[in-house]
Amino acid sequence: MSEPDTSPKVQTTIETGDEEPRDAPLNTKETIIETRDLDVYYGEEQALDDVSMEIYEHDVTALIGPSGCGKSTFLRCINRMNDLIDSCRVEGDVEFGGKNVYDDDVDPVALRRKIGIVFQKPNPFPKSVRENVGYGLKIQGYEGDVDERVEESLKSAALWDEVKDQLDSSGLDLSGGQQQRLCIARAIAPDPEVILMDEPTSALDPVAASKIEDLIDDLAEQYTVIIVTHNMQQAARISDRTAVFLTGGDLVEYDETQKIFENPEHQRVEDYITGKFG
Ligand SMILES: Nc1ncnc2c1ncn2[C@@H]1O[C@H](COP(=O)(O)OP(=O)(O)OP(=O)(O)O)[C@@H](O)[C@H]1O
Repeated sequence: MSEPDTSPKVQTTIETGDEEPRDAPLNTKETIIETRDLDVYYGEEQALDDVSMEIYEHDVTALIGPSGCGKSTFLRCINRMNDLIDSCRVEGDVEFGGKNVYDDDVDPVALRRKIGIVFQKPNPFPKSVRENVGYGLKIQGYEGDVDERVEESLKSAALWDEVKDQLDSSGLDLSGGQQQRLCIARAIAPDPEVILMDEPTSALDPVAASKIEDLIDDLAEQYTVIIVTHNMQQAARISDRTAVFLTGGDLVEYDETQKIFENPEHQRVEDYITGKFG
């Protein structure tokens, strides 16, 4: 696997029409998450094999690879969502801000406020728009003004203008794309540092998906975004770095997105990207 290179920030455009490079040069970014020798098993089956990788603050990092190669497993290790799967066993380190998230003194619920997650299928609670965003804050005993935070979160999720007059209507009455942005607002509300996204646009129509892509670009100004996607054009359009996992839970290559898509080091990665398999 290659180390992140120190060349000046390059534009991450690959046949996408995206014309604006991100502001910060990649080589000035700090590590926010680091995995070391990460192995994950479900019972006897190994899903991730010795994955060591650094994720950088304010990057959009795309995880790509064929079905079953361990992308979602990797994502779920970062905020310990895998704790909820009985057969799952994690070995190795996952550091967030220099602290192993699997240490005994880490509270996974508090961790998930700092590292939020958005799933493939929008999953709002059967509650009002306002409660979808504010409910978690109330549970955690948020001391600020909940309504203000709800508004800020909905604005950050590019949903406020569409829902500001229906805050007390059910979140389930929104369109699929709006529901997904509502889930993003819910993840934003506790003021996370990282947002994990597991194929967040694959259940949406192209217009709704495109809105989420634009939003991800904006979110990276404030947060670090790690996204699993099956859509290679999407990875190319929206990410700064791309990690390619292949069969057996192997992280085969991880580099700046442009390098991965234009000049990968590994033949297997090139074959995957050019559609020869997967
Ligand atoms: N809850 C689970 N219980 C048992 N095995 C699981 C579980 N979740 C995933 N696995 C297995 O772990 C391996 C990696 O799965 P994972 O979902 O992480 O891959 P993926 O790359 O995200 O796949 P996809 O692109 O299809 O979503 C697969 O072999 C899968 O069958």
